[in-house]
Amino acid sequence: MQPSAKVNQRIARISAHLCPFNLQTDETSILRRENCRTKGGSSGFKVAILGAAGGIGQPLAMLMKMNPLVSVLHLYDVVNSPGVTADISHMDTSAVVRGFLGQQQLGSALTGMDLVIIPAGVPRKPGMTRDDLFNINAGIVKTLCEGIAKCCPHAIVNLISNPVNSTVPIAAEVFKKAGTYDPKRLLGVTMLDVVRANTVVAEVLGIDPREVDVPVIGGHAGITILPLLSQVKPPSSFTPQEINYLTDRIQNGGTEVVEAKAGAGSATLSMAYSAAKFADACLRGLKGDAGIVECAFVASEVIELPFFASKVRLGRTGVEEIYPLGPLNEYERMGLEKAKKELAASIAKGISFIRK
Ligand SMILES: NC(=O)c1ccc[n+]([C@@H]2O[C@H](COP(=O)([O-])OP(=O)(O)OC[C@H]3O[C@@H](n4cnc5c(N)ncnc54)[C@H](O)[C@@H]3O)[C@@H](O)[C@H]2O)c1
Ligand SMILES: O=C(O)C[C@H](O)C(=O)O
Repeated sequence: MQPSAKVNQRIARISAHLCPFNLQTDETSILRRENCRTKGGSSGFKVAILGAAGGIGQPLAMLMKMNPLVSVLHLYDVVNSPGVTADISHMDTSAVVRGFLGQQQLGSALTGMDLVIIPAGVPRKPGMTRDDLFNINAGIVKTLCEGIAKCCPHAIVNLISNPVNSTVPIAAEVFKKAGTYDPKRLLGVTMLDVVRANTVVAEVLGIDPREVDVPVIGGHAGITILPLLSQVKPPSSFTPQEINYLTDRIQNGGTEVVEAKAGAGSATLSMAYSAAKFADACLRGLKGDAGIVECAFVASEVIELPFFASKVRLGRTGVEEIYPLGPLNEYERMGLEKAKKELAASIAKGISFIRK
């Protein structure tokens, strides 16, 4: 007996759904699911992850697929994105997942996105600084940002690729060159420093890390990472030994993981967690939620450097307010002076990579 036309249609739809990487076949299924969601009233945001098949990219893709604010999730990489996409697409959460492989698909990956998260690039090995990654990652970030300027110039960009102190200025220069630069929409992700700081401070205080909030300012490399322990919430005091111990753990948390992984990369899982937390804050800001405040490395006038990490308020247009640093103690003022020199050099290196 021949199956009816209706059964054939259902089989075609199911086959399309089983093939999430094939854009042609999958288009109907995706449109149908997007329409469904529109009818249900929750449209959600479109998010792309560039470098989605990497150590950070994969768990980050999983966490973003679990975020109810995400309606469409684009996973782009130069390798292995079909497998990651097929895998993630089986999760029974509402975001529609599409995969994109190789530079010829970068434009399709980016078109229409509200938020682009970039963990693409090489990670450190023991003995390397983040700046040692500049030669490879600067070019990767440049290419990806050129794509963003062309295909989704109004998207919020969360930049994770190291060295963040230089890659954010690179991105800004690419956007300026393209005439699309909006400093409110470009954010270097320093959330992992805050996450680490909350964890180690909670350990010392003997309380739940979820109750702790440590502002971390400056940048994202060694001495440029400046935890403001005098502004910890809940208000707490630390001995000089505790301050030295905590500052060292927070500034060298990345190196601690690189050494423990012994050549197999740097922080991926705690970074994916931090990136997902930060992206969620950006999406809640875009949605119009009030009082969303996080630390990020942004174009700033809080000190004399053109970029600086500090507390920012996130809203419908991205960074809507940058908070002043607040009162610093003598230890923190000295730390800031030391950090400024390195930060200035890293920022200048990023800018001249594009202006050269
Ligand atoms: N901001 C932070 O706090 C923080 C924390 C941890 C790691 N990082 C940085 O994040 C980056 C990624 O780390 P990882 O552990 O995921 O590395 P990884 O090597 O595991 O993954 C990187 C991914 O990027 C992809 N990639 C390379 N070139 C690309 C291109 N041109 N376009 C798209 N994708 C490309 C690779 O194929 C790979 O899948 C590194 O630079 C690392 O230093 C930053
Ligand atoms: O340390 C690294 O190289 C990766 C990342 O910047 C981190 O802080 O873990």
